[in-house]
Amino acid sequence: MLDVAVARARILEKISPCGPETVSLADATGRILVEPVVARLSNPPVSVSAMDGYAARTEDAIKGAVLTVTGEAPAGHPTTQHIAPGTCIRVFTGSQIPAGTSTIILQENVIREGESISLQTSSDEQQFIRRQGKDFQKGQTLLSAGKRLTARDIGLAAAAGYTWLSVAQRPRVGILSTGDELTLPGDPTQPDSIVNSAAFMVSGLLRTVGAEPVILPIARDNHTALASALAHTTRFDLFITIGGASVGTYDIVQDALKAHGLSLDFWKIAMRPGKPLMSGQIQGTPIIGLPGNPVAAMVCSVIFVAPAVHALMGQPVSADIESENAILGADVRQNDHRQDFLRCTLVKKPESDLPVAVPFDSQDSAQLCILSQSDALLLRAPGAPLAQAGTPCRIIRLP
Ligand SMILES: Nc1nc2c(c(=O)[nH]1)N[C@H]1C(S)=C(S)[C@@H](COP(=O)(O)OP(=O)(O)OC[C@H]3O[C@@H](n4cnc5c(N)ncnc54)[C@H](O)[C@@H]3O)O[C@H]1N2
Ligand code: MOO
Repeated sequence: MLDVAVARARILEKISPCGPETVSLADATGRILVEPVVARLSNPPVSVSAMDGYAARTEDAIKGAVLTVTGEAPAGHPTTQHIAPGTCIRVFTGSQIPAGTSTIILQENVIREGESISLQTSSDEQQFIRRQGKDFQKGQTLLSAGKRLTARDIGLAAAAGYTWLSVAQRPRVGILSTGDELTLPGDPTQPDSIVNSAAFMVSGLLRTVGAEPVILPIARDNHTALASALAHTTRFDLFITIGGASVGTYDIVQDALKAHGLSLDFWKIAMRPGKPLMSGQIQGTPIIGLPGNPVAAMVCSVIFVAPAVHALMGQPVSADIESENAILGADVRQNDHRQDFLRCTLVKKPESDLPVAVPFDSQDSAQLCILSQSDALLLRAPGAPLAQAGTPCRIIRLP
């Protein structure tokens, strides 16, 4: 059985990025930027007033002074007038400041009578002036390639003069569930029916990491059904099967994939849950065969499928699993030869910065309730000795 990091490396090394596409700003949130955003405009484009008030010369803006209002410059309607000594120009938040302005007098700090204002306080040099380019300058790199775009980034790109952005294509991922006992959520059930929870869970994870999942019709446990389902594999950037990966008489997915041209890279990993995971390619399309137990399918998706999607979007991914420090919240026994991913909750204790990871007593890979309640996977390396509560451990937070 293969080591987890070796298996990850072997999956990742076979993946080529899908390439870029151009999307409108409105569709770009959550996407991976492929080309940097370099400001095409400065922000603000010109120096503007930050308040409603009067543009003036600082030397005139003295408490007790009376200034003549010589004009008005609303936002979007700049004036060509200069500020002459003893005068001011009415401005508003966002107004381009008139030539000669060195301070903005706040509206609340004056008494206006007709075309003159008397100042109740003095104003400081440059007060309430937003200088041209204070936020960013034309030509400045604002967002780097590889960044996952937030709504805030979209606002920044819009202000910088962009309408379209070059982003990584969303990998299209086909999900084929197999099994005579499976039904779709909402379909009529037999007494022994199992609802296809795994496909929807894996699909949800795929969406979270930026892929476009396609849930295919369930394939029954026979070669004819599987053969017709597998006809679609190469339409996808990644093809996932769920179930039929183990050694039972009806676990025929691998045979069906081979009959369809699968070049098998590996089958079986030294991990729990997830042992029967399989990986290969059909005509260049990467195939990952997930175990049917839904918790195993999800854990394998977090460990192998999500990184594969990142790689398809051109993001750097390490073969080693990214984990973080935590404190063990219960004694755990010595591990055997398989890497364990124990479902656990994380508890915050006031005396420590690190979360305390408390594994569930039951680690059955069919228990969706426990999976749903879990915050993280507690890592136990192959052969790890007995570990006591209070000692350091490593965890992976669940998405
Ligand atoms: N003799 C052995 N038996 C098993 C072994 C083994 O090494 N020797 N491995 C066990 C492990 S580990 C796992 S995991 C499972 C995986 O088996 P398969 O991938 O062949 O999955 P199935 O047999 O098709 O199903 C297992 C289980 O999961 C349910 N299932 C399947 N698909 C779904 C789905 N889409 N949504 C929800 N539930 C699903 C299915 O009804 C079964 O109950 O094999 C062990 N056995
Ligand atoms: O992958 Mo299995 O879930 O180890 O039982």
